[in-house]
Amino acid sequence: MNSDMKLPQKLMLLGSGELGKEFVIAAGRLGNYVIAVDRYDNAPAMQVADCAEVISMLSADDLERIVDKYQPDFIIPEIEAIRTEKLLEFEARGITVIPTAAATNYTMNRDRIRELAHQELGIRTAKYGYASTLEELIAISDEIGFPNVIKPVMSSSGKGQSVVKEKAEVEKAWNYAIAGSRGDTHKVIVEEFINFEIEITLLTIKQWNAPTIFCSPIGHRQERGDYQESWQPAGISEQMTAQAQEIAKKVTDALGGAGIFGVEFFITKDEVIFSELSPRPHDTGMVTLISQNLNEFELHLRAILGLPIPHIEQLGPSASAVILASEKLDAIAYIGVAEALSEKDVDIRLFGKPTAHPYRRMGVALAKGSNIQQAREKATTAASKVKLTEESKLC
Ligand SMILES: Nc1ncnc2c1ncn2[C@@H]1O[C@H](COP(=O)(O)OP(=O)(O)OP(=O)(O)O)[C@@H](O)[C@H]1O
Ligand SMILES: NCC(=O)N[C@@H]1O[C@H](COP(=O)([O-])[O-])[C@@H](O)[C@H]1O
Ligand SMILES: [Mg+2]
Repeated sequence: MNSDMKLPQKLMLLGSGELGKEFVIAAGRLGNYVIAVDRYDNAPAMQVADCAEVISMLSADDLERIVDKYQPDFIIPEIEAIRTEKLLEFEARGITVIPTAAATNYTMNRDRIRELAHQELGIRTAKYGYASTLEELIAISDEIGFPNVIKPVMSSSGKGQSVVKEKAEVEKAWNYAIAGSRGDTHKVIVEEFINFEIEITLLTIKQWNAPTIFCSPIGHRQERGDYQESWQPAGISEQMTAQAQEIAKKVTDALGGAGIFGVEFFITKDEVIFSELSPRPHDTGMVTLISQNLNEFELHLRAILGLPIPHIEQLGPSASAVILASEKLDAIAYIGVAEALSEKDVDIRLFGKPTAHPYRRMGVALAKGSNIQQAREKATTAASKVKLTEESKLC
């Protein structure tokens, strides 16, 4: 990759949620041209991009049509559910796919990246197995033992995921996994339940012409398999951090390319256990919108464009807490924002998703504090002040 690339570049973003929106803002600040793509109109990133396209990203024909129309320099996936075979084709035609087309193919489903990490690279993961029918799931659950965690191989943000305490619950978990599975696969993964002390995301920045660098680990708390709060620094030992960095480097080297990766680990009393990774900014990494001199979106952009990252500064104890919808709404207004912002060192992002349904992530509160506990309390309190209400459509 040319280390003095001319700007602007034409970037096609596949997936236009909250993570894409902040990425588009970072890209736009350096004058780049962004085409935001998603399955529905007026998605968050579309609101700040130069152009928008609504397509099925699982359709090879739809992808072909828009790539042909815009001829982007870069294709930047923002979600997993993409017809990744098509990305291999685009890459072969000279378009740069981030981090690489093969990497998006590896990480689209949980099974391929798990095989790469565990079988090929010998990295410690939770014990696991797969099933494609209820009978197979019952058998493999018995083998892994209880409690275990059952997830569709293709899903994210905890969709279709359950913790199963005993055999009698397996059928319910199977039905839930199939209902929550994205795309056209009906395969599920069963994992040993890891009783971790803390789980972390290690944001890992892989560069074209410079060494891999890391952000300070981010601690997080999840419910229903979905992120609720995150904080940085995570407060884990230097030795555990070094172990996580070594594993993250190994996996991201095997995937290749450039960009930021959110590498997830379970930290037990004496082990660092690899869980999964996103070859793109991570939801728990939204804390970097307040906690670092360069946030994860700016880092992703710089890594993609081969721009230098001379220094990543952690700005002190910081936290994020999500603002979730509690009901179905077709047009949304927010109340309580003024109260949320009345506290020092608190900020709010509202993503502008056009509709809401229970547990949909609609915004995030960000805070700095004199210690992690205070930062978490400030972020959680601010998030709780913001409420959704039905609004007549603005336009
Ligand atoms: N084997 C496990 N043992 C204990 N907890 C687990 C296990 N697998 C998942 N979890 C819990 O569920 C959360 C979500 O799991 P995972 O990251 O695999 O799902 P996901 O749907 O890919 O989420 P995301 O897209 O938000 O990263 C984890 O962060 C963790 O809190
Ligand atoms: N854990 C992955 C993650 O956080 N992805 C983020 O959520 C959006 C989808 O939101 P939606 O389901 O509310 O449309 C994605 O587009 C991405 O920004
Ligand atoms: Mg995860």
